Formats: sequence, structure tokens, C-alpha cells
Amino acid sequence: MNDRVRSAELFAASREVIPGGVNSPVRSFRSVGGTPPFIARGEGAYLYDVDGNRYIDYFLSWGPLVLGHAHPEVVEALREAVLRGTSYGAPTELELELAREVIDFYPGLEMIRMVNSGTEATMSALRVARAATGRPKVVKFIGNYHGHHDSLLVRAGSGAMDMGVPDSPGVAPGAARDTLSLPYNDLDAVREAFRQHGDQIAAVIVEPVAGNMGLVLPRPGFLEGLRSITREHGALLVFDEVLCGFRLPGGSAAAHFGIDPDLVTLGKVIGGGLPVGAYGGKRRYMELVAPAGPVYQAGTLSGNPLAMTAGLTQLRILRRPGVMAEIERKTARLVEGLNALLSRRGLPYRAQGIGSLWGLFFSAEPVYDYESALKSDTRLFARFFHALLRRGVYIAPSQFESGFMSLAHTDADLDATLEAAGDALDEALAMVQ
Ligand SMILES: Cc1ncc(COP(=O)(O)O)c(C=O)c1O
Ligand SMILES: NCC(=O)CCC(=O)O
Repeated sequence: MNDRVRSAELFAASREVIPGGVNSPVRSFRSVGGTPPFIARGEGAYLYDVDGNRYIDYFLSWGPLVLGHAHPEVVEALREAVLRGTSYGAPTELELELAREVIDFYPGLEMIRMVNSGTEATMSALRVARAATGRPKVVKFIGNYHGHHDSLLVRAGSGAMDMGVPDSPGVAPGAARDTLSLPYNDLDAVREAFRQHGDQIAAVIVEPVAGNMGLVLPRPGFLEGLRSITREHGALLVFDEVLCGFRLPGGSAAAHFGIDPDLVTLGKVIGGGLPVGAYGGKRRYMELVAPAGPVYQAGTLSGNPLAMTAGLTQLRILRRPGVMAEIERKTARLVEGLNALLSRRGLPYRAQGIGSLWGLFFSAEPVYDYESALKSDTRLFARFFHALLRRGVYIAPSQFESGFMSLAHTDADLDATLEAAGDALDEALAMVQ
């Protein structure tokens, strides 16, 4: 492994002109320390940095690249598409095709609107929910992350969790006042919130599998409970599947858990690595969106032809027989391998996976919400992270993020990863003691 000398120079220079040197806080290594590699290119399962180091990539642009970097068919489709122009601001058949592809993939989805990010998707979904119900309040769960718009940047996960201040200054107090933040996996808290404010609550928004406080699964009955409580009180249930969409068995939480949300937000995988988000749901709600209805939401680059091309190509490959199963097999193999390493060392930690998502908490106790996630040993995580990175394996630089898997990862990559992980664990443990 080469030093990251050039990366360090670029990081220092970037910090002069870009806040913190990055265009999104999670990239900065703030919680683990040190210098993030500056990336020169990605290919398959690998990232290459400007100093000539190669990393097996398990954060995959924070989730979108379910086939790996620069999948040849995605690249070819983009090469052809770019010759036809980069943006029209007028409707295309591609948008229809991607809408149909997603609707076909996602049970119960009737209409969908493309936007440019997951943030826009959740912001717009809540606007629809408020318009549909005429109510102001929303329920979210502590440690779930739905993007950075005001009403949901409250007790948020992801980078906000690392900052130690999950509530950002600058969020309009009015916006935050209408957000009720409850512990994840706690149906009693939801029932109590509805008992107090039921006629004021427009929607419950949830990451059905939580991926922004580390990977946290819903307890059996939690999602079913949300469905019945929201129905009972005339509030909408919004599944934020920006992160878990097309990465859970069956492709979605709706399919995997057999639950029919009113609205859904998507992003990441559906854009194939280009900037895309989407919100959709039942026709009666989505027909409120302009110009079909009065709820205004727009976007200069929404439905961008390059983004639609990348998303469509990636989803079609993902739907080929055996592809999702293969990615899931590799995820399970990695998780099993990590757990074997941990048990062999007598450590009380466990990795877990679902679909093509995985996670490992350095906590001896089960993690089911934000508070229990915070009990993890973040110092041990930081040491493990850097020891892994030095061995050419790049996971998300925070204890409170998820791991991802792609089709491009080979069994040889997994073997190399597990060997590196064993050595990295030993190194990290030796340093902590
Ligand atoms: C569940 C979830 N919702 C929303 C978002 C926001 O998406 P974006 O970063 O594209 O704005 C993210 C990740 O960033 C996410 O993980
Ligand atoms: N799990 C965290 C994210 O997916 C967010 C990525 C970003 O904000 O750059």
C-alpha cells in the first residue's frame, strides 16, 4: 500500500475552497480520523485512488452501485445516450420505461415521480402526505436518515449521528416543531404519539430496514404495527427505501415484509450511480402532484436522460434470473465469514446481513435502535476501519453506516476481505488494549 500523499495534498487544498474538503460530510473521515483517499477511478468491485492504491469497495457510492463500478453494459448504454444530448427539459420515452420498470418491480406502486436525490424524494412525499390529509405533523424515527431537508433533519442518523449533534442548527424551528421523533422499533411510543396527536399526524416515515445508524432490522411486528396504527388514524405510511430499495430479498421492504405502504421513496440503485431519487405510491395520492393536482414539485434535471439510462440498464440487469440471488449469496458469505472471525477470537460482536446489505456493530448487546447503536465501541471501529483500509478494503468510514455488496465482488475478493478483516481485527484489538 502506497502512502496517501497525493490524497493528503488534495484534501488540504480542497478544505480551502470546499467546506471540510468534501461535498458531503460522510466522506470526510470525521469520525475515524485521517485522510480520505481521493478517488481516480472505479472498476467492478474496486476503487483506485490518486496514489495508485486499490481498495475492495463495500460502500459502493453509499449504495447505488449494486452491479459494481462501471458495469460494461451501463457504461455502453451511457456512451450511446450521451451522444443524443445530456438533458432536454421535455418528456422522453425513457422516463416512461423507468417508471414502468420500477412499478413492475415494486408491489403496490401505482405512480412514480422522478427527482434528483433521496432528499428531494422524502421532502416531496411529505408534502403530498400533508396535502392529502390536511394535517401538519410527521412521525420519524430517531437515527433514521431521510436526507437533509428541514422537517426531517431532526434526530437524524448517518453523518448527523457522527457529528454528535443530530439536530442541525439552521433548521427552521417551525419545520422541526411538526416533526415527532420516536425510538425505532418502539410501537408503544408510536401508539402514544397517535393518542396525543392522532388528528394532527399526516404521515409516519420510516426506513423499513434502517441503514443509517448501522444496519438495524425491524423487530417482527414493528412494520405491521405501523401499518395498522396509521390506517386506524387516517395517516399515511411512507416507506423510505432510498437505501434498502432493490437491496432487500424480493427487491423491497414492501415485498419482503408483505406490507403495503401508501407512499414510497426511492433513490440510489434506481439511478445506477447517477443522481436520481423518486417518490411514488397510490394513484389517489400521486395524482395530487402538479400538474395532475395542486401539490407543486418540479425539477430542471428531473428524469434526466443519462440518469434514466443508467437506472434502467442497471435495474434490467438486476432483474435477470439469479442476479439478485448471487449478490445475496455473497453478502451471506461475507457475514458468515466475519462472524467466524469474531467467534474464533471469542469476541461478543456479530455481523448481520439482509439482501445485499450488511453491518457489524462493535457492541456486545443487540442493537435495535439509536440508543443501543450508540453503545458501540466507536474507537475500536475507527482502528478496525483504518487497519482494513491499509489492507486495501474500504468500508463506510463510520460505525453508524451500512455495508453494501455488488455483483462485481468475486469469491476471491471475499476471501481477501476476510483475511484482511482477521488481521485488521487483531491489529485493532492490540492497539485498544
Ligand atoms: C434512507 C435514506 N433516505 C434518504 C436519503 C437521502 O438521499 P440523498 O443523499 O440522495 O439525498 C438517504 C441517503 O442519503 C437514505 O439512506
Ligand atoms: N448512509 C448515509 C448516506 O447514504 C448518505 C450519503 C451522503 O450523505 O453522502
